Amino acid sequence: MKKSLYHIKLYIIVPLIFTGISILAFLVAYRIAYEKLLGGMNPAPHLIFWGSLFGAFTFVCGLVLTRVILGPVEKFVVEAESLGVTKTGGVHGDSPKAKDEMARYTTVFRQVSEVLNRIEARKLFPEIVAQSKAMRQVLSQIKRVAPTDSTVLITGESGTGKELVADSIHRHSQRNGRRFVKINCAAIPDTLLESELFGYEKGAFTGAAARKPGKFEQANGGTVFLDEIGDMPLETQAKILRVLEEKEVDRLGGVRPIPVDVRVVAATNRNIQKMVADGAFREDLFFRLNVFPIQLPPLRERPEDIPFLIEEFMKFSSKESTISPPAMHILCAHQWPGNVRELRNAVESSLLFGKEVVEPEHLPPALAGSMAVPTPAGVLISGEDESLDLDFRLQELEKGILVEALKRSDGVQAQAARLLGIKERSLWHRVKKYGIDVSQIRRHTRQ
Ligand SMILES: Nc1ncnc2c1ncn2[C@@H]1O[C@H](COP(=O)(O)OP(=O)(O)OP(=O)(O)O)[C@@H](O)[C@H]1O
Repeated sequence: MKKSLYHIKLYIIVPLIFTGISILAFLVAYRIAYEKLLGGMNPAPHLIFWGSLFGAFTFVCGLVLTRVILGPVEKFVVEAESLGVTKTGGVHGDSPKAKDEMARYTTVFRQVSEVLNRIEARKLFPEIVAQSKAMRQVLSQIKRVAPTDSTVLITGESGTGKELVADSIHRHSQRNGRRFVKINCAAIPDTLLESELFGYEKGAFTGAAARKPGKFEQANGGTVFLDEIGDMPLETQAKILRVLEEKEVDRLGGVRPIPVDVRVVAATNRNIQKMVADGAFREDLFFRLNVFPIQLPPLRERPEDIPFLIEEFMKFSSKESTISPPAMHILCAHQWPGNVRELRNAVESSLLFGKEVVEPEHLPPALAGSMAVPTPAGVLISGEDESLDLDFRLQELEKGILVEALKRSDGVQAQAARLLGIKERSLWHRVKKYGIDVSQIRRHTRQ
C-alpha cells in the first residue's frame, strides 16, 4: 500500500512542480506586460529578462529533480555492473551506455530481475535445476498452478523431469501434508490397472482375499500422479474421467461409490494430441486433463542447463571430483536422447570410473561419438585449462554456443538469436562482450 502511494506521488509530483513553475512564469510575465503597457513603456525587455530568468530556473529545477531521481538509479546500475551481475558491457569503454542510456538501464533492470528470479527459483525449487529460459518458464508455471486444484498434464520426452515436476506441484500445493501417490500406467498390466487404481472388495475376483483400497483412496486429500497416461487402456480412461467428474471411485466388486478428494496430475511422453486424433485416447479425458498443460523441453534444446545439472549430480557423489574441460565439452555436446536421466547416469558412472578428475575416457562409451563432433564448447575449452574455475568455463561455453548458433545461421544474428531463444539485442551484447567476429563466421560458413 505504502509502495503504491510512493509510486503515485512520484508520477504526480514531478509534473505538478513543472506545471507550478510554468504557471508562475506565466503570471509574472502577464503582470509585467500589463503594468508596462499601462505605463506606456515597451514590455519586451522585461519579458525577455523575466522569461529568461524563469526559463533558467525551470531548467535548474528539472536538472535537480532528474539528479534526485536518477542518482540512486545510476548508482544501482553502476554497482550492478561492477558486481558482474549484469552484462551491459560495463560502465567504461565502448559500452552502449553512451549511445543509449535508457536501453542500458532497461538491460540492467531486466538482468537484475532475471538474477533475482533465478535466486528465488533456486530457493523455491532447490531440487530442480532450471538455468535455461525454457525451464524457468516451467518453474513459473508450477508456481502458478500448484496452489490451485487444477488437473495438470505434463508432456515431454522420457527423462525430462516430468515426475520431478509433478512432485513439485504437489509439494507447493495446499495438499502438501497429504500423500502424493504415483502410478505408472505403462508398468502395470491392463488387467491389474483398474484394481490398482480403484481398489477392490474381498472376493471381487479370484485371489482377492481381502479388501484393498486403490490409489485414489490412498491419496485422499492429496495428489494422484498418473504417469504414462498415454498407455492407459480406453476402458480405464472412461473410469478416470468419471472419478474426475464425480469425485468418487467404484471399487471392483463394490456396491457403493466412495467419495474421494484428489488432485490429478498426469504425464506422458507420447504425442497425446495425435493419439486423440487417432482415437487411441479419449478426447473428453484429454480436455479434462489438459486444463493446465506443462511441456518439458528436451535437454538438447537447453544445453545451458547441462553444466548446472552436472554440478548438481556431482553433489551426490561421496568423492570430491571435478570434470576435466575436455570431458565437460563432450558432456555438453552430446544430444542426450535419454535427457536428464541419461545425463545423471553418465555423471554417476563417470564418477565411479574417474578419480579426482573425470576425463573423457571415464565417460560412458555411448558418449564417445560426441568426441568427434565439433561442439560449441569444444571450440574454446582446451585440455590445458584444467585449473580454470567454473565461471570461466561457463563463459567459454556460452561463447561457444553463440559461435555455434551464428555458424548454423550463416552469421545472420536475428536467426541466431531465434535459435538461442534470446532477443537480438541480447545476442548483440554478448557478441560484443566476447568479441566474436561475426563477419569472419559469415565468411567461413559461405566458403
Ligand atoms: N531439471 C532437473 N533438475 C534436476 N534433476 C532433474 C531435472 N530433470 C530431471 N531430473 C532428474 O532426472 C531423472 C529423471 O527425471 P524424471 O523421472 O522426473 O523424468 P520423467 O520425464 O518422469 O521420465 P519418464 O518419462 O521416463 O518417466 C530424475 O533423477 C530426476 O531427478
